[in-house]
Amino acid sequence: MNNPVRKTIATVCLSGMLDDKLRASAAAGFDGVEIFENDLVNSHLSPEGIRDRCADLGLSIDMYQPFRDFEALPAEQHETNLRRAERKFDLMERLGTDTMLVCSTLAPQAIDDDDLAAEQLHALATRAAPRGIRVAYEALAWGRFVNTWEHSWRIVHQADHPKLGVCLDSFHILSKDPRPTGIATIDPEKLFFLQLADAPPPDMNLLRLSRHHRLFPGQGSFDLTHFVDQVLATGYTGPLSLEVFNDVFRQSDPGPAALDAMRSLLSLEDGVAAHGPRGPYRVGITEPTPSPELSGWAFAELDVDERSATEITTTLSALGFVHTGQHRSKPVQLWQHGDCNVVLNRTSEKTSEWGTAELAGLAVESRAPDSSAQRARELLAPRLPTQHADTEAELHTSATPDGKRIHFCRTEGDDPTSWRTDFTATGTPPAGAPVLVDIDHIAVAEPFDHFAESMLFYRSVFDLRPQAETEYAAPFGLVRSQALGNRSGRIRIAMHAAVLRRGEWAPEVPDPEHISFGTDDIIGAARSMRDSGAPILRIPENYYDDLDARYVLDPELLSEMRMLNILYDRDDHGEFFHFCTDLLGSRVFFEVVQRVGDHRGYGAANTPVRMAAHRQARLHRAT
Ligand SMILES: O=C(O)c1ccc(O)c(O)c1
Ligand SMILES: [Mg+2]
Repeated sequence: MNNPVRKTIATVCLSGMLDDKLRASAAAGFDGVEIFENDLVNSHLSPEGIRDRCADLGLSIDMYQPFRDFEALPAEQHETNLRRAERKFDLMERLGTDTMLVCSTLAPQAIDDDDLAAEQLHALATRAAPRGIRVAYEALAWGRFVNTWEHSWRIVHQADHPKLGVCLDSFHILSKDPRPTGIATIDPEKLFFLQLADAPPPDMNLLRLSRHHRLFPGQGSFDLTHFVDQVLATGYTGPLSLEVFNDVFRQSDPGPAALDAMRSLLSLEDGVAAHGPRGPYRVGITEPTPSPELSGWAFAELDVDERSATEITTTLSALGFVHTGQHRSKPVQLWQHGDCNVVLNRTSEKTSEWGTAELAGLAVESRAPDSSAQRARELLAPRLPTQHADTEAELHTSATPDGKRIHFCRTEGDDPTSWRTDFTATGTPPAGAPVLVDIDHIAVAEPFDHFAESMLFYRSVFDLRPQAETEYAAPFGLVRSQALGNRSGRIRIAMHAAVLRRGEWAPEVPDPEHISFGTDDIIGAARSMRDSGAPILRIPENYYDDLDARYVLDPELLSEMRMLNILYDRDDHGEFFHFCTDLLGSRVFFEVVQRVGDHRGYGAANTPVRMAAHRQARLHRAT
């Protein structure tokens, strides 16, 4: 069995003082760190102190970085550079680290001369060698002359010194070429270090993208699975090291940020194991428990207070739901319509102006709930203690990064471990075909700072694939939306968050979240629900005039949609019809949707009008 691949993180990824970063890295389970120069310079700990601190925490120091503007400079500048390097080698000896990162030059005096670059790097490696230090040369995507990994490789090859190799950084490589070839043929003896970062699509200036918007693997647009497979296929045995410069992470509590980082590496290894290996690798990669097939939503759980409970149960009744169960030991109700299950939980003590109503739990059907829960734990989902009486089902419950409960269930008629057995029957669903079929999707709002983290969490724990990402201009700022779904399409999550941190002008209420129920007859559903008194959200006339301009719709259908407040979207795969309830309590609403054909969207194009309508309804009610 090969040794497991080491996982390391650059201190620049995390917020705080050096000690905060080291503690967070160790607590998240990293094996080592890259020490970023500024973190050391700013620290009151001596290099020996840092070395001891890392040793106490069980962290190795895998690299010191970055050493800049070294190669291809005029002779007198080269002498000064060698002196500067010697001082850094002294420091590295005190730190106890053996690898120095040199990034390709940006110096204005530098000369476009590969022979000179190779010669000077050879001189540097010659000085490093007696101290047992290696030099890893990295091509920055915006390097003055050397800005591709192939170019850095040619120079290293030409310099031909055993203590000189390359550092590959996925950002610099994949931001220029999404599927680089040739990496798998690199001599692993010369591949000294591997830095990993993801990023949004590289359609802006690369320096700016790199310094502000890098992401942890799995949070952006790069195919890091393929990339890491290529690198490991060379026989590389060094660490997988995260180097992520990100404005949000730099301000975030380093504890959770380091866990997010570790989850990204575990999930990346999972992907490599599942899609590769084209190996053979010379290191072992972690393989989390595979995700059992998730066959749908078991239920959605809302935390409610007395006030919102009344509003929500009235609405559920009008949507054709029946209160079918009462929990045996807790103030928890089950409401059902077709295969849609909504659980209302009155145990929370939160209060708010409009009455508390929060999407607090997502319950998924798993073929093997204990394997799903095991996978969630391996991917560092915090486990929530569940309080249940001895006779009640033990739910396999984890938590999302923002504290929602996740339950893995296996609901089968007479399964004694089913969550349903915890409810005593209080009613039966009406006979006949239900209007609502199942939960189509659940839409979660993420705080701006946690979008990437939550997206990776859902993606990895539920083994979902990212779908469309869109941005739209809503009344109180731009909103980004990202949908995720599993292979069968039975589990769909639509996430949304502000594109920028919200200003003070925006309403205080956080963005609402919703549960979306699927129907095969949107018109019939809207009509019967309206007639039962459901609080259907009123959509402005202007919207329908605009729809009429954008699409050639059957006039009769359009007029029904107008009358019933049904929203509409369309793509190459089919159509999407939906209507919403008013906001219920502080921040949730229900939605009913019909997909026609193979439409895969979520009505994102209509979100601004929906948000404005919700705002309007609130203003109207407040007066
Ligand atoms: O942006 C930079 O300066 C920088 C420094 C060191 C790196 O390893 C890197 O990828 C970028
Ligand atoms: Mg780098």
